[in-house]
Amino acid sequence: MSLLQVEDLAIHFGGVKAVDGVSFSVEPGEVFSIIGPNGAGKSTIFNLISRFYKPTRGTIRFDGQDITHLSAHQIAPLGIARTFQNIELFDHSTVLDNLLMGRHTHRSTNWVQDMMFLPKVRRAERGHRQKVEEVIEFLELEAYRDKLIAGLPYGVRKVVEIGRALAMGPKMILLDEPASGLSVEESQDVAYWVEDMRRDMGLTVLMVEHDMGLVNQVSDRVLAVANGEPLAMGTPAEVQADPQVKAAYLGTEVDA
Ligand SMILES: Nc1ncnc2c1ncn2[C@@H]1O[C@H](COP(=O)(O)OP(=O)(O)OP(=O)(O)O)[C@@H](O)[C@H]1O
Repeated sequence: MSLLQVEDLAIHFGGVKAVDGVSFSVEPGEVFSIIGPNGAGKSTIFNLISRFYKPTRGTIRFDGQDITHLSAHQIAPLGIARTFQNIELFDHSTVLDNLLMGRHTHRSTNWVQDMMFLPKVRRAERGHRQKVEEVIEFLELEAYRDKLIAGLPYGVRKVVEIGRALAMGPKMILLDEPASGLSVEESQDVAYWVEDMRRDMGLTVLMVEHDMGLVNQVSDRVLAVANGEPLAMGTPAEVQADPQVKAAYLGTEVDA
């Protein structure tokens, strides 16, 4: 069974059809990328899946459950985590604290138990720390653990943002342009991490990305969209060979 099933998804902002008639499924353990020119509707598809936007039409099913009408805070505990195109971290907190905040979806204690620091709270806290330390090791963030986000280079902040999503322990991670603004070397690191997320963590990855080198390297399948509508779906090579995709990218580099 597919982990994510999106059917006939649409959202219209006044007269703008930001997304219209988009359907696709993502299989467990798959790396699935959405590509398209600027303003094609890619981030809007992410905002619909992560429930920041309400669709005008269509359904979204995750892990066998209809999530179309759930709120954003209800879907994180189901196992969907995301990153944002414009990094959304707490600038005046440390890397460690930002990653621990990613664990909040797993809180099973209440504030009275927290105040009394009961054994259940201590156990939960230890579990959260352990998960966060695993993420720090996985993303090689040891040197930055106690540093404030505000003082970190852009590339490191992007990695911390991925870390915050991973700390949630999701089944599926949504990466919104993980390579934007990164150097070639840093983008290559992202490619390795995406491959490791799938292999070592068993994660399913849904990615929006302009960097076709990264898309080609890590994606099993690609969906190309333009003007909110689906153009083609298939392997990276199939999609790039599609005449409609070529036309939509006229003047834009598709071949990496
Ligand atoms: N909240 C909103 N209100 C009105 N229009 C919106 C809103 N969000 C997105 N749009 C419009 O929907 C269209 C798709 O935007 P979207 O940001 O999803 O494109 P994108 O493919 O992610 O582009 P980029 O690659 O530049 O990030 C654009 O025309 C945009 O102006």
